[in-house]
Amino acid sequence: MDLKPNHNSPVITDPVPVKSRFGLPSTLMSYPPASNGLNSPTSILLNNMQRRKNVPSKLDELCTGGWLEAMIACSPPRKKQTKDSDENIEQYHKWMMKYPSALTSFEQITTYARGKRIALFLDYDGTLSPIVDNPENAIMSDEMRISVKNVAKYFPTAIISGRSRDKVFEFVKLTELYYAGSHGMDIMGPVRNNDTQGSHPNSIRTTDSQGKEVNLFQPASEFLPMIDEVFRTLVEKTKDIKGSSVENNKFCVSVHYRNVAMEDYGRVDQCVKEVIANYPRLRLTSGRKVFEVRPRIDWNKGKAVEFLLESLGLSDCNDVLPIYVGDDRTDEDAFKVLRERNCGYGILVSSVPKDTDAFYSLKDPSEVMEFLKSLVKWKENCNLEVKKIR
Ligand SMILES: O=P(O)(O)OC[C@H]1O[C@H](O[C@H]2O[C@H](CO)[C@@H](O)[C@H](O)[C@H]2O)[C@H](O)[C@@H](O)[C@@H]1O
Repeated sequence: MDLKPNHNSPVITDPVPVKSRFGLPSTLMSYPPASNGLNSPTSILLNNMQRRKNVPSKLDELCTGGWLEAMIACSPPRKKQTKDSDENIEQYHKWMMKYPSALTSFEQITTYARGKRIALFLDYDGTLSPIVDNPENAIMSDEMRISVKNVAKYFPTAIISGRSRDKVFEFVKLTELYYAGSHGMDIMGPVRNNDTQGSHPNSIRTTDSQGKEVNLFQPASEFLPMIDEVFRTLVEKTKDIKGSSVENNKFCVSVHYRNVAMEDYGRVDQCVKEVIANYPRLRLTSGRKVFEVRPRIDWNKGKAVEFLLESLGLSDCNDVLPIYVGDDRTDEDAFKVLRERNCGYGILVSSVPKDTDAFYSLKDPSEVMEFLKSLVKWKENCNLEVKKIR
């Protein structure tokens, strides 16, 4: 199901603030004042922000211009990695002091969550499934699926992915979740009785595969033909670069170089730049050994989190604790939104030090699974306590 391109779409040019362009409720854009609580998201964040300045970020380099250099720097030769491993471990432990494990800080998190509803936002690749060479093989384990299913019984849960919404649903296969594909540019969320979003040009009410009424929000619908064209051009242009692959994520295109020899990185870089030069309405971002070509609109995973919180009736920070778990640069938009709202926790999945706006960290998808299981256990204990009191 797609929205028809809307040529009067308000989401094409960047300068106009999203609030006025979308006509979304003002709560979407308002940020509550900072709390004075010692363990509040803000106090932890302020500490983190002061400390994080020391952590160099290869990904930041990508954004400031040195694309090719950063591609190479992100791929150190194996020999060097081994030699540096003790040093790397030490650096990681130092970094962990700034971004503590969400597992060892679990009590702190749940103390803050008491009396609030947790809303869970989960990235897919590198968070629910381990990073693998072939994107088609990024399968989620059954144990992880059961963990996500269980957590969704207690907390509203959404998957927010760079993949197309259909693709990520194919991997996750859980109908009880909400899904936002294409970095949040394709959201299938709930319909609220009193909402006006269903009548927005970028949003329609429809039914999902189960026949349930849902709200489909596609702020970049008019870019579909352009994205298709760019996808085909990139496939053609990169066809001779061994190991490269191009993935159509519906409202964005991924150009993968994970399996490309380092000496060919420059060719990938050049192809992508040449193609995108013809499309001023598209922009380039980067992920884990991937370039992402996307519409130049003011929309990202952070906006998608706000949109979903609003749609779910969960935008009141006094009652709700959003938790976002992700591993990639595009997840930083969501971490940032939680920081700016002074509401909720970002959890970065990483086994190496990274510059981040998250509060906590988890090493890899297996720790993510452990965290989800802990949330379920905690909630069940809370429910038992409530029963005993009654
Ligand atoms: O937002 P996400 O769900 O994390 O999606 C981001 C990109 O993830 C996928 O690529 C990454 O994972 C692949 C499989 O492990 C890996 O081969 C690749 O190197 C990673 O960049 C996906 O294929 C992309 O389309 C997404 O944009």
